[in-house]
Amino acid sequence: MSSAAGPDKEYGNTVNRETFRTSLDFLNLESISRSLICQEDSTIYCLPERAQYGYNAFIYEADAFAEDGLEGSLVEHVVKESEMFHAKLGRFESASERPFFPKELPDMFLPPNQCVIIDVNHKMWDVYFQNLLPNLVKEGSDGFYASSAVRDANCLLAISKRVHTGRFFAESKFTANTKEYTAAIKAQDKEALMNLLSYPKVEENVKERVLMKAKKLAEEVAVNEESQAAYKIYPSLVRELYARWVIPLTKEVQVEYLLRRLS
Ligand SMILES: O=C(O)C(=O)C[C@]1(C(=O)O)C=C[C@@H](O)C=C1
Repeated sequence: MSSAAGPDKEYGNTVNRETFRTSLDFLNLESISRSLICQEDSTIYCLPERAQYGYNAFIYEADAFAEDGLEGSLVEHVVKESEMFHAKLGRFESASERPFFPKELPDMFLPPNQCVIIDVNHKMWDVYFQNLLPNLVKEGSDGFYASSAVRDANCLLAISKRVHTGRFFAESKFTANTKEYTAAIKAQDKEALMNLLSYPKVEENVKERVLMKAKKLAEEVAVNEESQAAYKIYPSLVRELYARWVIPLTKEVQVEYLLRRLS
């Protein structure tokens, strides 16, 4: 199952001169964690919304609308257009809000060029379309193209925001333990940074919490036998999504940010 060309790649891991600071940087780990728990709900709820519809391969075909002068797939179009609108509202001024298609946005809507921006959206795009979606939806088409494409865009946005919040965790951890982090950053020691910023017990709690939330949601939506079958795998899928992709990518954002923290 392919997802057409995918997001712009050149934007990832931009290194710039100064550190981009926002009020969130000065929040402590506890308040950033609370924000993460709120975001969990959007991540968990957007998935069954997409699962209502079939795979609908048509919405991922790169040249499906070429005759109408539209480049890329329907899904890409939905993401690009919504990013254009969100950019006008200033969404991408936050370091945890990364566009998938920055090249489509006028420069004036991108953050000033003096910040450390970490961006793993191109990886997230592949994870979503290659690993998650095929396990989430039924094969085949049901004709709900626009609905499916909009739900895809919602899922991408929710997961991307969660992962890029890692940048704020990293800043907070650095501030709380500047000496040790500075030594690892100066040595550009990725492994040491990864060890410093990882809390295995917290990760276990996150995985158990999302599993519980997803189980509860699955019970609530599975009203008949057919939907019970459809939602059976959903809780473990959510747990796996967090264990294999969401938490590791959140940590990758932290390491990449810290490596550039003193530049
Ligand atoms: O809670 C933190 O400290 C985070 O950085 C978030 C997070 C996560 O992605 O859930 C990532 C790394 C830690 O090992 C624990 C949890």
